[in-house]
Amino acid sequence: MAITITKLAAMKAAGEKIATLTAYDSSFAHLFDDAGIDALLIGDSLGMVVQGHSSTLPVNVDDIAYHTQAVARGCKNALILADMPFMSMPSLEKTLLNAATLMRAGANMVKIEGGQWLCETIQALVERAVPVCVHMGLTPQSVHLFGGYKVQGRSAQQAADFIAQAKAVEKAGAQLLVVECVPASLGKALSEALTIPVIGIGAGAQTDGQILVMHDMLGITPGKLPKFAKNYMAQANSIPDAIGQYIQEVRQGSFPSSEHIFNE
Ligand SMILES: Nc1nc(=O)c2c([nH]1)NC[C@@H]1CN(c3ccc(C(=O)N[C@@H](CCC(=O)O)C(=O)O)cc3)CN21
Ligand SMILES: CC(C)C(=O)C(=O)O
Ligand SMILES: [Mg+2]
Repeated sequence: MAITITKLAAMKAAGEKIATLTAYDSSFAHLFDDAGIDALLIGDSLGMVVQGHSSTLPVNVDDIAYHTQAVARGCKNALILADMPFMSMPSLEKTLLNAATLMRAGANMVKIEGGQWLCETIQALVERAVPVCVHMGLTPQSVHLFGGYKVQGRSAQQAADFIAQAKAVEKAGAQLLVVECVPASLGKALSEALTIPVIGIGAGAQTDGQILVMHDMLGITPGKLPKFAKNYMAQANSIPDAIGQYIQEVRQGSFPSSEHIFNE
């Protein structure tokens, strides 16, 4: 049965972990979907793992729309999320038109990087029937502002600030939160503070679900993997086997284990 945002909220309420991955093409989307993945994200990480850039900044809306169409064709059940890429929200009007492009390409929800400042945007999107996921913590489009891909929310003050901002975006109408590269304690606190599901990547084991970049999970990312990623091909003898193990470990709560977690 097709997975909806209502189903993800019910999974959180029932204490069932949500297993998600990125996907960029139809063949992998089909494999992930068959394995029972809950949601697939057409991430702007495609700029790095598909296009070969060293950041996500070169990705544009048409790139995400193209890959969203491909993923949607391969996918029967998973909820499809599409990233709004760098500078796709320069004004409210352009934000709405860009979100419409991604929804028409097959997305069920758009993901936007930021915090409290997004509240007006979230409200405008939701009023026009575009479901919104907010991405907080290490937001890769801000890599030049942060001075690198660094763990965020390490101080008590930053952690409290993230929680306040997350509550504000939930109140504005966001229905899902992705939190990236924060101490495990903050991932847990965010999941407890919010009613909407919180999907973590490098945010510890106590979020409502997990996401990984598919290339990291399959061990085909060039160079060093981020600390939070796990290569499931190291213990599998086929790609479907690796996908199945990832989903099973997320559902059981055994991924991420301590070596894939940041502490304060
Ligand atoms: N292959 C891939 N995987 C990802 O998870 C990913 C992308 N690409 N591209 C877009 C962003 C960039 N991301 C990244 C990239 C590097 C680190 C990283 O190296 N982090 C350090 C933490 C350093 C610290 O302790 O502050 C690490 O050791 O993992 C984290 C997130 C996450 N996203
Ligand atoms: C890493 C995930 C959350 C993402 O935003 C992406 O793949 O672009
Ligand atoms: Mg992204």
